[in-house]
Amino acid sequence: MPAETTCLQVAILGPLPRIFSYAPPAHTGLLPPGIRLRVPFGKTTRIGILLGYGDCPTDIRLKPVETVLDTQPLLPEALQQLLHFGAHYYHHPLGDVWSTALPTLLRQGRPLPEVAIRAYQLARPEHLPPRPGSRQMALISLLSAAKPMTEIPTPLRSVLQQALKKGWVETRTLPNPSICAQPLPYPLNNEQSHAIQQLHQAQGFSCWLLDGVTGSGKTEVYFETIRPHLEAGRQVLILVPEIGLTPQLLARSQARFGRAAIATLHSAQGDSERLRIWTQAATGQVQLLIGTRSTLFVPLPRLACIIIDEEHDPSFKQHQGWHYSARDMAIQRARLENIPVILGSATPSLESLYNVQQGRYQLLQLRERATKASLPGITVIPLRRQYLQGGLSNTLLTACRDTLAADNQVLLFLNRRGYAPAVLCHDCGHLLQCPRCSAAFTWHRQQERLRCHHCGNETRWPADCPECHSTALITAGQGTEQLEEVLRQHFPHIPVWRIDRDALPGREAFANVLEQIHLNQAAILVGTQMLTKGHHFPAVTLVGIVNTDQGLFSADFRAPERLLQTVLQVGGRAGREERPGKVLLQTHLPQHPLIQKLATGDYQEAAQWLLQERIQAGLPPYTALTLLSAEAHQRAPIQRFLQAARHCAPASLQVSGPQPALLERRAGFERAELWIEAPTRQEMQKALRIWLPRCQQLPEARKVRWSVDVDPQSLR
Ligand SMILES: Nc1ncnc2c1ncn2[C@@H]1O[C@H](COP(=O)(O)OP(=O)(O)OP(=O)(O)O)[C@@H](O)[C@H]1O
Ligand SMILES: [Zn+2]
Repeated sequence: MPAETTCLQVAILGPLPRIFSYAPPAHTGLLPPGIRLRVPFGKTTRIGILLGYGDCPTDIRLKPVETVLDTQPLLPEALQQLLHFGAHYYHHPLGDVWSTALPTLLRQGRPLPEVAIRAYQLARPEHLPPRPGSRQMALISLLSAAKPMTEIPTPLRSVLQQALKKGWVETRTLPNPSICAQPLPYPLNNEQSHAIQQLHQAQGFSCWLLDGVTGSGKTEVYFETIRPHLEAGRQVLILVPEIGLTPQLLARSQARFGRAAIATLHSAQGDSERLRIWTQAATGQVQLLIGTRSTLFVPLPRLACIIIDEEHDPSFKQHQGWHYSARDMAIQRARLENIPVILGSATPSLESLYNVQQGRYQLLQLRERATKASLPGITVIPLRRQYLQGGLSNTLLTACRDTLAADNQVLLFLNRRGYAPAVLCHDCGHLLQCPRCSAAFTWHRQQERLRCHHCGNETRWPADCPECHSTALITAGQGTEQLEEVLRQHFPHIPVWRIDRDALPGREAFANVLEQIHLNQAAILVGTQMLTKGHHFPAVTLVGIVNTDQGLFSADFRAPERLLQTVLQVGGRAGREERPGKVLLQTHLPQHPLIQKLATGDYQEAAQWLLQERIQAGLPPYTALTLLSAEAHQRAPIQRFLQAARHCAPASLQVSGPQPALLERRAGFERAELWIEAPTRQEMQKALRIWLPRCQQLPEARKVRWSVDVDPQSLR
């Protein structure tokens, strides 16, 4: 097609629902898809991604592209395809998908940084200065050593700059460092060897579920599986659900594979650092990349394998903007790159277990702890009529005392930050609620603030009850802050470490506390889910689940699955080395079937039971689910939009609602949703593709903010 009749198709970075056309800039040849362009947009300019060429509408004069920002596509073909798939599957604007996938600075139009490894060496002797000064002499003697040097001490940097200009020092680009593995510190056991053997045979795309009990040495299986890839100069990507886990895995990886060529990527890093690591990965300098969710979109030209650790974790699903599942997208990436992907967990998601049953994933099991330690026994403490202090029964307190007396550590799990989750009036029962949300205020005593955990709104403790003006305001229930206080009173000579986002806001603070814990002296760890994941605490022998019942009454159908996973994961921190561990579950409902399943500690059996329940209720993974959510300041426009949307839904979808969201009001917005079910994901996709454009056309759609969540992971 002659160039005059073609136009450029551009996805503007950001949540714009359509693709835009521009005239090609003058004097450029054929531009490759995947490069960034700066384009005029309204009164300003925006950055967009070139998707390809299209036919130019002859009646419209298209604006020309302002600047071409790249010569090469930012992402390789397979990753571009992955983003297209992600936009298509989750019904989200492609420009926003690209925007999520790119590092901030690239999104803002910055050029790719120079990351080649430079080394300095002396030029031939005849180029050296005839009468070098003292600092020049120092540089000459430093560089006279045989090897080119990459690091020049700061005092000599200015001389170096001069020398480079004058030409008596030259630069050289060094080849990328490569990985050299340390030998294994211990022999692998049979289950580990078997798993590794199978994984080494994997060729092309295949999906593996490594289902190994807590402490079974899954990390060692990952390492042995990827070792040959790394030694051959190929790349591996490991995704973890939370940034708290990256330093730990980084340290273990470095101990095994050395410091060169390993990097982590997570949201706590600055933009420049992130871009540098991104570029190093894209140029092959980083061979082992460990990161959270969006690390999935980093280009890795020699990618050999993807690992998703703690695959059951809901944090792999993004809850804002583009609602993608990094786990599911990782599987898609592996398919596009034709490589194996390993999902690891001690408590695999019901979806993954179902996919094993369907023959889509291959199962590898590790049933025993690698250290030969036995799994901790689980004992239920019925709370009815028991005297409680700060939510702790005498039985649990006594167990704590015994554990500490034996110089071991105790871990108490309570998934509630703050001092108390509610404040109410003792006279009239009025509950202090966030005015912007349908939720109670949490009392944070240290900061002396009532805080809403949903919108961040905060206020002081009021002088009296806003309803009846009584001054008898009291707290109800316990949070970690209160638990910490009660424990300090009970055990004044023992360190109590509170581990939650309030006590340890930064990554560094968390790392410092972890260091203290690893001194392995008698101590109590009190924490939220920050404590549950993947940590190895050798001295913890007692785990107490303070409020098990919290997870039994949620309206979210996944709550039982999450409870089961959380309890077994937290419990799995107990007795991981020589000293045997135990888990105590406090509950008011010892007869509840889920509590009984929990008490057996058998995840597989409990998970199969939950899967049966899902079949009977017609819920995922046996059906496909999508949520269409809408919010607005008033209820009426939401109702009108959702009713109208429901009205135009294809018959193949089963639509229920509108119903209020789990949190009916958040940050001043009323919220409601439609539940959309279809027998399979394929049928869901087919129907959504017909239906969502219709919803977009509805006049009611313009009066609300609405979004689609395909395969929702949690109701909120
Ligand atoms: N073959 C082995 N022999 C002895 N010790 C081992 C062996 N394999 C792993 N270990 C040790 O067992 C402990 C637990 O291993 P690892 O952390 O890999 O388990 P995991 O399965 O990832 O646990 P979790 O799911 O609970 O995080 C570690 O201290 C590890 O060094
Ligand atoms: Zn609020």
